[in-house]
Amino acid sequence: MIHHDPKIWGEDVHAFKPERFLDGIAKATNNNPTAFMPFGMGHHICAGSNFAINEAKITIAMILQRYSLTLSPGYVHAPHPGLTLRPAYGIQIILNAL
Ligand code: HEM
Repeated sequence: MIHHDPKIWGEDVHAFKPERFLDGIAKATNNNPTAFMPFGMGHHICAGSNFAINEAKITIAMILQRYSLTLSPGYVHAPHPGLTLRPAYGIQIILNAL
């Protein structure tokens, strides 16, 4: 149920809407600190969370400096819940050099 509760995220809970976080995590979760924990919580919270977030930011920035991205027409939207939510058939992206 974590990250999938419509009472927290709204009826469009399963839609990919990164703009939910535009005004920060506290606002997106109605100030509910246990509603969003992609790196776990407590004593065993992910030891690599800061590294992972920085790595993701640097990687995304480097890609966006060089390419524009469009979703391939062949993409099939099929979120698959596991430990993390994953696209069942991958995400086919077309990269156009800027
Ligand atoms: C987006 C990337 C990542 C996500 C979403 C993620 C998520 C998680 C989650 C959910 C846990 C379990 C926390 C718990 O049991 O409450 C965990 C544990 C852990 N993660 Fe990550 N992780 C990521 C990247 C990394 C990286 C890059 C490293 C190391 C460089 C790392 C090292 C660890 C370690 C060592 C633990 C075990 C912590 C413990 O049991 O004390 N993780 N991670």
